[in-house]
Amino acid sequence: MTQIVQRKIVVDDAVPYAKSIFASLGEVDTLPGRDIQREHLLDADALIIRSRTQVNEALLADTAVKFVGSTVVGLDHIDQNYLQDSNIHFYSAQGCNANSVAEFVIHALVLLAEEQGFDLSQKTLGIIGVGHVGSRLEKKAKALGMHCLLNDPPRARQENSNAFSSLEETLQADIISVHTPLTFDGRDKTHLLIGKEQLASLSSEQILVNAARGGIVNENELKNTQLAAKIIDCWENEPNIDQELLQQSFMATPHIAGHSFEAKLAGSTMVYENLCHFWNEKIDNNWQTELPPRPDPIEVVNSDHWQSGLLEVLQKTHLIKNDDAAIRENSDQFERYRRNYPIHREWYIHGVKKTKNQKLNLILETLGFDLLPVL
Ligand SMILES: NC(=O)c1ccc[n+]([C@@H]2O[C@H](COP(=O)([O-])OP(=O)(O)OC[C@H]3O[C@@H](n4cnc5c(N)ncnc54)[C@H](O)[C@@H]3O)[C@@H](O)[C@H]2O)c1
Ligand SMILES: O=C(O)[C@H](O)[C@H](O)COP(=O)(O)O
Repeated sequence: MTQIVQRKIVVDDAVPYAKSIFASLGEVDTLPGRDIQREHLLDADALIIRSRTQVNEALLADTAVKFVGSTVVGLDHIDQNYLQDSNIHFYSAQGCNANSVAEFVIHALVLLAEEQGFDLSQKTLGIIGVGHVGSRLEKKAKALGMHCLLNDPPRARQENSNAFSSLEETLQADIISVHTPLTFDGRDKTHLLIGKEQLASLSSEQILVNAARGGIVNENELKNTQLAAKIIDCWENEPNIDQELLQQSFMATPHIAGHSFEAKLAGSTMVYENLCHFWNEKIDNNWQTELPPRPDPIEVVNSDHWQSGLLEVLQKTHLIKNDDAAIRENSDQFERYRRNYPIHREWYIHGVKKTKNQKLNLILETLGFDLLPVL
């Protein structure tokens, strides 16, 4: 008689629907990502993580793990050389949260523009790192009428394209948004890419956004740089973030730019499907019946100006200020808040009733909202 051996999968408990999604493949153990230790993995066949588990020899040596799946994008916590040398299959859900981050940046900028009284369509946006996130951000910024400067030396070389600007040129944009990975070596290393010299070249009229990783921008230098606004979602030494920078920032959020419901779900399902493929198992989507329904349609009260009308819509999808308030008074809440992050849905999930402002309607449609006829 053949004995059926139940496979064991250890999953970060911040992966939504972990038990429902992975149950068809074996026994699912969930643990906080930061607490996953080698002893939990001795008899585990697969490990599914987000960004809080350091994946390296110390974690995996002499365990049964043959598959590591990351439901997020950043790779700076993964020793990929070790995985390859140890013949452990690695998959990460590249692109899963790109739209979420692009929406976060646009939302923060629309809020800033309304509060500081400027028109985003009159501003240039410099995007450093034009991959999944950066290219989605470019598309959305163009929908608002912004002119974009793009900096991505690896792409510029590969594509032999003149669509890209140098870092120096890009740093002259009114608003600069960083979307590179955090890397420590190689020709394109990004650790401290925006350092003393680069920050010194900025004027007090400019705005800087970092929703990529702490350590790409030199925080010590940034604290001493006068800017029109700093929008920081990713920090050095998370969760023990710099209090002075936190207080200086127009928007200070606990690394949640990629935390939309759709992004988390996409990360989980992409890894699940890769694991099914790895184990040669059938994909089972029954768990999807548990998903929450579509939110009620949004009605715009004041659509006189496209930018204030847009902010009204964005605030009806999600109150980004709550993400800032969650840590502004007490940054000890950093990890707790992001682990219990309220559900917010991406723009394409929301219906918006057509407004009287044709320009606003066009922008909403280009940003991905489902424009509904007014009956
Ligand atoms: N705040 C969040 O919640 C959140 C969510 C998703 C991703 N991220 C971070 O954002 C990063 C980018 O995400 P992505 O999905 O767009 O990744 P991606 O790999 O698709 O794009 C990164 C781009 O940066 C470019 N690049 C690399 N080195 C560069 C350099 N020195 N200068 C300029 N460009 C450079 C690459 O060529 C690539 O096009 C991730 O690595 C991750 O660390 C943060
Ligand atoms: O790298 C990424 O994909 C993001 O930074 C992601 O949002 C981080 O995920 P978490 O810290 O929630 O595990």
